[in-house]
Amino acid sequence: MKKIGLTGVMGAGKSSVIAILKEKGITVLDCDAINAKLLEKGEEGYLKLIATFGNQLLDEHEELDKQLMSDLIFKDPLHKQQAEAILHPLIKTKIEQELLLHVDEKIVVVEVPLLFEVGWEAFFDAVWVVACENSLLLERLMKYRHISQAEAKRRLAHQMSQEAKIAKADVVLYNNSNKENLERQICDILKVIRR
Ligand SMILES: CC(C)(COP(=O)(O)OP(=O)(O)OC[C@H]1O[C@@H](n2cnc3c(N)ncnc32)[C@H](O)[C@@H]1O)[C@@H](O)C(=O)NCCC(=O)NCCS
Ligand SMILES: Nc1ncnc2c1ncn2[C@@H]1O[C@H](COP(=O)(O)OP(=O)(O)OP(=O)(O)O)[C@@H](O)[C@H]1O
Repeated sequence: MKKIGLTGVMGAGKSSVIAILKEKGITVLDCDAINAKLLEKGEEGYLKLIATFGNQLLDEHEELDKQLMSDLIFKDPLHKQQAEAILHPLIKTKIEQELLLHVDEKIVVVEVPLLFEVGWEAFFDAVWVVACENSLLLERLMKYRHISQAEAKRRLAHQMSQEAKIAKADVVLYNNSNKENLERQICDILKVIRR
């Protein structure tokens, strides 16, 4: 099994690449989804976060409030570091467990939005970066995510730049055109891997 790490900044097109990979029958694991599961009431991530940060992150149903957690971690670098130190090892263990279920498959792709930021390069056989022109990225974030340009820039500032990610990539998928163009690039790289 070849383990491919798929990354790229918010809005670059990871979901679009994943949709194409899934159409081709390739298994894709999703770190944000794994994290979301860990944050559910009573789960390991939830319990550890509450032990560190107390009840300030909970809503009236004692569920973890994502907005409160975003405010906590994105406004204070120390809190971000503490939350990541709790969640990242848990996410990695879950990925390792899920990968074991797919060892017979030729390729498994793992979507890790913060792959370089958390230093998971060595875990993968190759890292693919999805990228698009910065002006197009802001346009898409404003249009489809309904956030202002200032908010998009603020969120992107918490991630490594596209230029830095491209420099570290084994493969770059450029999402500056349409789905057909992206699919062609994916087919080309899959051909090389399957050879
Ligand atoms: C902040 C939280 C509660 C927001 O949850 P929400 O459901 O609104 O968003 P979701 O988890 O789908 O993340 C959306 C995007 O936010 C960005 N993001 C998430 N966590 C971080 C982080 N620690 N640093 C920078 N960007 C981040 C990523 O681009 C991610 O794809 C959640 O993302 C979280 O618990 N983050 C900390 C864990 C983490 O680092 N996850 C990323 C694993 S690679
Ligand atoms: N080639 C394209 N042409 C037009 N719109 C696109 C294209 N690729 C992606 N988009 C749109 O841009 C937005 C961001 O794309 P996508 O959701 O694939 O990014 P992402 O990297 O998964 O983002 P996130 O990390 O925030 O989940 C989506 O609303 C998507 O429909």
